[in-house]
Amino acid sequence: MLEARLLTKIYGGEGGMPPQRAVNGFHLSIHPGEWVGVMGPSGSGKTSLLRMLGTLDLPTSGELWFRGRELTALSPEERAHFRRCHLGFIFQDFRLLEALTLRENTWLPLVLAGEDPSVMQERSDAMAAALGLENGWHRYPRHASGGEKQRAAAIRAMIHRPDLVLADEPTGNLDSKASRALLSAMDTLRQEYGSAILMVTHDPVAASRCERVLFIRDGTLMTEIRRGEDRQDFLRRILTVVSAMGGERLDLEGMGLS
Ligand SMILES: Nc1ncnc2c1ncn2[C@@H]1O[C@H](COP(=O)(O)OP(=O)(O)OP(=O)(O)O)[C@@H](O)[C@H]1O
Repeated sequence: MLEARLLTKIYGGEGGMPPQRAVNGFHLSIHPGEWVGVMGPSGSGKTSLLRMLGTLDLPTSGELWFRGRELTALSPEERAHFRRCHLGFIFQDFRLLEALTLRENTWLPLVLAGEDPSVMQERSDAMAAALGLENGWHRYPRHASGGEKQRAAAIRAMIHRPDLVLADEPTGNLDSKASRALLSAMDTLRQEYGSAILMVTHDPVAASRCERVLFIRDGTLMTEIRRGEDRQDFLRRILTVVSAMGGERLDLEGMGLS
């Protein structure tokens, strides 16, 4: 469905600043309904990769294709239209509009698609109930907790049933119960509507929900591991790669693993 070919992002290089090669010749194919995790130490290029896959940033070189269409050849307006129709984003910093309540914020993709208001309300209320968001639902972002805002941002990313959800640390502001609820909601969307998910995460437990996890370092794919039948075994293998790559402090006790 989405294919990245030799995707490279180099920042800077002007005014005597040394160029920073954040992503280096990345190849990746994402299939419909697939759940892919991306892990790697801080500064390894995860967000840069996600932003290019989401057409928010153009690569310095390389190509991005979606169902036979070259996204890297589109105009900024065409890319924006593509994003609205096919993608959903969950950012670390929520990006909610302050003038709207959490509930109203989640309607935006459907407003842009010209959807009927009753569909918006029905869908968003059902998703809020699934994520335990009834309490904060009518608050404005400035009066909501980080976890409430994160859940609203996730509903907004998924409400239009996009082909691909790009999520940057979607569970970063949530406790373990809310994390599980959000990951389950993402899984439901994936299974019911065939949406694929690409999720950047530092959390090995969240990563173990994925079908495969890519490990990146210095902008390069180091290794990829796939989930088999046994999720605990997958989690153990993720932990082994994370500790072998270094750069992460693992709170094994907090994960209930020691
Ligand atoms: N807009 C930018 N301008 C210049 N350098 C940048 C920019 N964005 C990222 N970088 C640099 O590119 C490298 C990769 O950054 P990126 O944010 O993609 O990594 P990351 O793996 O997502 O990190 P983290 O886990 O800390 O969010 C880093 O060295 C970072 O400083």
